[in-house]
Amino acid sequence: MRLVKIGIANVNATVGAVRSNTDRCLSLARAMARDDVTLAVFPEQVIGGYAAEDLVQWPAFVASQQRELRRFAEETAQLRTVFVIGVTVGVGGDLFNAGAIVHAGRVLAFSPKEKLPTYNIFYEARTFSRGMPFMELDADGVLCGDRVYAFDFGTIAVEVCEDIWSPDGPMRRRCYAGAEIVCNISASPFRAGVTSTRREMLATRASDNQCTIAYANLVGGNDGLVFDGGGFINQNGRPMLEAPRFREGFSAAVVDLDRTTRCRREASTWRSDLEEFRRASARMVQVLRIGGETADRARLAYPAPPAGTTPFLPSAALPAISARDELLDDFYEALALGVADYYRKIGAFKSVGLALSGGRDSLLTLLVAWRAVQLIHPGLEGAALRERMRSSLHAFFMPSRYSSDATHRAAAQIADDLGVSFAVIPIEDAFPRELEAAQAMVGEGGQLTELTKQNVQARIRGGRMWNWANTSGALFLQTGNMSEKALGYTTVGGDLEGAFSVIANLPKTVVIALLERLSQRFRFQGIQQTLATTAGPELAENQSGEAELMPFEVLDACLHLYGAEKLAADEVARALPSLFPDKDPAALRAWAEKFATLFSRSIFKWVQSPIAIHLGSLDLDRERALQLPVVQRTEWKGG
Ligand SMILES: Nc1ncnc2c1ncn2[C@@H]1O[C@H](COP(=O)(O)OP(=O)(O)OC[C@H]2O[C@@H]([n+]3cccc(C(=O)O)c3)[C@H](O)[C@@H]2O)[C@@H](O)[C@H]1O
Ligand SMILES: Nc1ncnc2c1ncn2[C@@H]1O[C@H](COP(=O)(O)OP(=O)(O)OP(=O)(O)O)[C@@H](O)[C@H]1O
Ligand SMILES: NC(=O)CC[C@H](N)C(=O)O
Repeated sequence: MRLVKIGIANVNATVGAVRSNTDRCLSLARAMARDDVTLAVFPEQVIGGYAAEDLVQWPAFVASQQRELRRFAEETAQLRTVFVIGVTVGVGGDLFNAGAIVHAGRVLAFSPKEKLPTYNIFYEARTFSRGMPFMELDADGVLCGDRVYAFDFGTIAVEVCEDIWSPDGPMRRRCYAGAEIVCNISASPFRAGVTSTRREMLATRASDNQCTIAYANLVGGNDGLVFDGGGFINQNGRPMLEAPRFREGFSAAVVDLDRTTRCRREASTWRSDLEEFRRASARMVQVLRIGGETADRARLAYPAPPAGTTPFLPSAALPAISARDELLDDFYEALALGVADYYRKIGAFKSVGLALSGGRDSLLTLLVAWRAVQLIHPGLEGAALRERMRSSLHAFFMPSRYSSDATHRAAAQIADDLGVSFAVIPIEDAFPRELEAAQAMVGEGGQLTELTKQNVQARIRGGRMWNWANTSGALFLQTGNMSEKALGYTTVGGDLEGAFSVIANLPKTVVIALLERLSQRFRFQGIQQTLATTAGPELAENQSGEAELMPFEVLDACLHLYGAEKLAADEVARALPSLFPDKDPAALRAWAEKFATLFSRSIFKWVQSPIAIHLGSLDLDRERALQLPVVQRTEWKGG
């Protein structure tokens, strides 16, 4: 039996906050050492923050990370735990995204990332160089390259995030060279379904390579990315630990490393693959032997099966929550953390505010902000929290002649349910004035269009919100959803305004499902009242979003098929009847055409929308996610 305690650290790092990021790591390092952790794994780029993007092109930023790494080593010199921690390393003309191995006050080596994600929201190949198999560089006297490291407790390999997302990453050759524990340091943003993908992928890698994998993820928001933290320890396919997500801290589990060795000996397929590798490969990764004593392992206890399970049977308990509710709760937590960290990390705001219409989008944005304020003030409860809420979160209802009593009542009710400040600021005085001014500009020969008359109202609201935020030092939240953004069903200079978009990557059907889930969780009357209203802009008489666009379920199906699956308009029209067998195929065809036309015409709006929280593999963020030209023709579309 060879017991080893592995710690997974989740750190909420901020890009550029090298000193405070390192301080956070140090406090967790000390806590893990006190807990007898043998090997502690921190996230990717935790010292400099992720994603630093072009900031790594500032030599001083890279140098400061190395300085902080040395400080980390010095301040942990008396601890016997081995630490693996993410940092940028510059060697000549190369910059590497690396894992540093630190023990007993020394930086022992850097292990550079080999697979640089450059897709979807990742742009690493733009700034970083790839680590190469068998590479050995000298980073100011420290090895930077491809090795495995033998300590007194066992042999480890270090890789960085995307390295594990390929079956052809560095893990295989390193395990063949003797690595028993593969430490994967990650900065993996939250998106729908990612937890089970990570869990299954890790189990596959750990069994394919007959190794123990320790995976630690970054936590917290930076710009629109929200890292959900958590992590896994998986021993040769057997789950040993799943760390809680959306919180900073550490989790640890004991593994018997002799079991990893024994499993290898038993796995004749793994051994015959190894034989083949030895025959075919000219080189094996070198083992670097590290002297010195690591943490005392005498007190470690043999790992028991998880509570409620036996070595032979899983738990008898039913899942506490359905997969759908779990995902909706994750969306809510990710959105709230995204808003809270944007607020905290920018550090310039005194409060948060939004234009609340009594409709679904601004209601959900308000509910997210309400949770974010709780995260920003974690110590407060009861009356103290309510008091803080009222001074921290401001909702403005700005009715025009088209606003209904139902939306007014719903807005007032939810503000009261949540205890946030609520002000009614009618726009009826400004509306005729602005119409008159616009008419004067158009001149006597022209007539303002009906759409312009609508948009005037939205623009009065947008301008007022900025004026309020400007004086109050407030974070002005934009409330638009993804489906309406996709089709440009939003007013430039109006409801598209805001400093930070909360739900801009959440389709409307998900907005509604999440509100239903939050209603079930919190039982606020205001949610039910809003859900009972017709979804629509109230910029003209009896407006309905679905009537003006198409049914939301069809809109979101088009968004998926066209935006995510990249089908052409005619292909979307061919696919839709499978999803909606009860709807008229001619109507579906017309909606598919309408969707495709409005989608490509709306990209000019996306580019001027605020930074938005990313939640899925399809995000309408032209800068970071779906990079589409604003100027484009659709002659390729098919018919
Ligand atoms: N490619 C392009 N590059 C640069 N500018 C471009 C452009 N295409 C149009 N434009 C210009 O953009 C302007 C039109 O855009 P914009 O002023 O926003 O107005 P527009 O898109 O015409 O109308 C906004 C729509 O959003 C709806 N809305 C508004 C507010 C809230 C909600 C809701 O969901 O509750 C819905 C509203 O009912 C209306 O249907 C025009 O000046 C046009 O010339
Ligand atoms: N009467 C109003 N008072 C304050 N803000 C408003 C008002 N009407 C619209 N807005 C702002 O404009 C945004 C756009 O309106 P929109 O109709 O798209 O969203 P919603 O009303 O929140 O949701 P839904 O579309 O489900 O009714 C709102 O989210 C809100 O921020
Ligand atoms: N930082 C990274 O390498 C992230 C990429 C990876 N596929 C993930 O999301 O987990």
